[in-house]
Amino acid sequence: MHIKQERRASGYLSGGSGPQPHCSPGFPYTSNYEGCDSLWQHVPQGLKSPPGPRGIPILGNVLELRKDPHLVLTRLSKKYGDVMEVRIGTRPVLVLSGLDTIRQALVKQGEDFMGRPDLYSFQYISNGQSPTFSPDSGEVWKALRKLTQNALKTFSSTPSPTSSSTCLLEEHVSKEAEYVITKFLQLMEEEKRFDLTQYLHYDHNDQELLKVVNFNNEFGEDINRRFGIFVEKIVQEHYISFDKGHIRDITDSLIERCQEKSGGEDACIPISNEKIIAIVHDLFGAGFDTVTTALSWSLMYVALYPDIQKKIQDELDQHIGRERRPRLSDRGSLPYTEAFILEMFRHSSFLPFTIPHSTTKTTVLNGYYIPKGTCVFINQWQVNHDEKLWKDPSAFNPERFLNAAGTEINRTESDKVLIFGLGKRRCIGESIGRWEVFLFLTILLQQLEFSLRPGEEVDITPQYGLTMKYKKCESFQIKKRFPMKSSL
Ligand code: HEM
Repeated sequence: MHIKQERRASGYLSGGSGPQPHCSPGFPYTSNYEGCDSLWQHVPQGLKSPPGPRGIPILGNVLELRKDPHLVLTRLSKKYGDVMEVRIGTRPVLVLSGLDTIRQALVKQGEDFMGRPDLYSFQYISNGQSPTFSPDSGEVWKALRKLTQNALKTFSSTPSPTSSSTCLLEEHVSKEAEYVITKFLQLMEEEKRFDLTQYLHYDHNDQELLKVVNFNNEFGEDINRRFGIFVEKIVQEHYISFDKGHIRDITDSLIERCQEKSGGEDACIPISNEKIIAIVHDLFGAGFDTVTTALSWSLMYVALYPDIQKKIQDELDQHIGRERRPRLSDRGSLPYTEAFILEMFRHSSFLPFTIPHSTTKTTVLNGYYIPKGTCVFINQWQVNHDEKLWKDPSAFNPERFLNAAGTEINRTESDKVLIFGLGKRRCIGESIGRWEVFLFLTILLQQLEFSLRPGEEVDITPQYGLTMKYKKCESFQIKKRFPMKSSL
């Protein structure tokens, strides 16, 4: 097997990502580019404008950022520093690197940096109603975020009424993982090899969803319209069949929260049907592709590194055995598996940037003057590959997260991995996302051994998309680890 890896463009910055952000009329400032535009802006005495590469008129730095923007911006940050400015078209964009600087901005000065820019492509998402992408970061947005967080909490803590699973989340993921195992085995029987990413999606019976998923690398008007129609239908169906005593999923738990007219802390916000649709749209969009991508990277890494796969399986055999399925409650006793998942997040950095932020007021960061309304990119990839933070960052090495005895996660190290963002806009599905990846992966690895067909070249170059994926790979093979009972 040969591994090939080149770096490719992804995300909001690359040329092909649908409509480009445009410069909103009356954008409040034009920036100081090593002196070239300094006449446009008054920077208070004692402060500086962020440095950055000189762009060409109209296009700014777009040409150099078309390919591998996360790598180009990482390289530029070595020259210009953690706070730098580039131009995408005529729009100045602040690019933040370095964990300390990013923590300073998103956590310590969190209120200043929690806005979302008014980007052209964002207006198509949920007709501009999306709490994630709309420029509003005021009281209504805060209330919606809280409401959504509570609904997610309900989903991951409500006991499952119909099965032995500890909660709805465990029930959903376990069912899904069992389906995937059966599908993988069937494909292996028929084809002797397969492309696993196609089968990692949720609810396989839903053809409409699958149609959407197949288009999901696009970020244009059409995909958002179609996705919107799909989500609207799901929400309507949930309203019709809603039963307060039988919460089935996140959509039900959102409806429940909104119907709580008295007492509850979210009770005073009037929530329209349209808003619920927008929230569900956000959750689907943000939660679906991310977890699937995390799983496909995990399975690629275990197939590429059989020794690492074996260590995870030894740990599973030792702590869980083969008589029962892994459960969420096992997570604390599987440190090597946990270290592997952290290393998968760090090494792949499949979300190289967070969703773009913007400043809610004029502020100062590391001595640089940042006007209100500045668009901000957070380079998560740079943090996860920073030589100042990591020994040999390009090596895939789960052990870097373990203590010397290999029995515990070193929290100082794990806290350095940046994949869910930080501060006021930090991913609200982080816990659910981590739990889902853990449970899905352990259920799969308990029963199956993954490998790649010998002699075939595997290209793990991240491909363009909102999340970075490797190229289609049809070389996956699996083997049952032991004869399985019909139900574990
Ligand atoms: C491995 C899985 C996941 C990863 C790596 C991930 C990562 C991220 C990142 C980087 C952001 C942007 C943070 C920022 O702008 O600073 C984000 C936002 C968000 N994520 Fe996730 N996410 C994951 C799973 C999920 C899941 C499962 C859900 C829902 C159930 C979810 C819901 C959201 C929402 C609603 C936002 C927008 C938050 C806001 O704007 O206030 N995510 N996520």
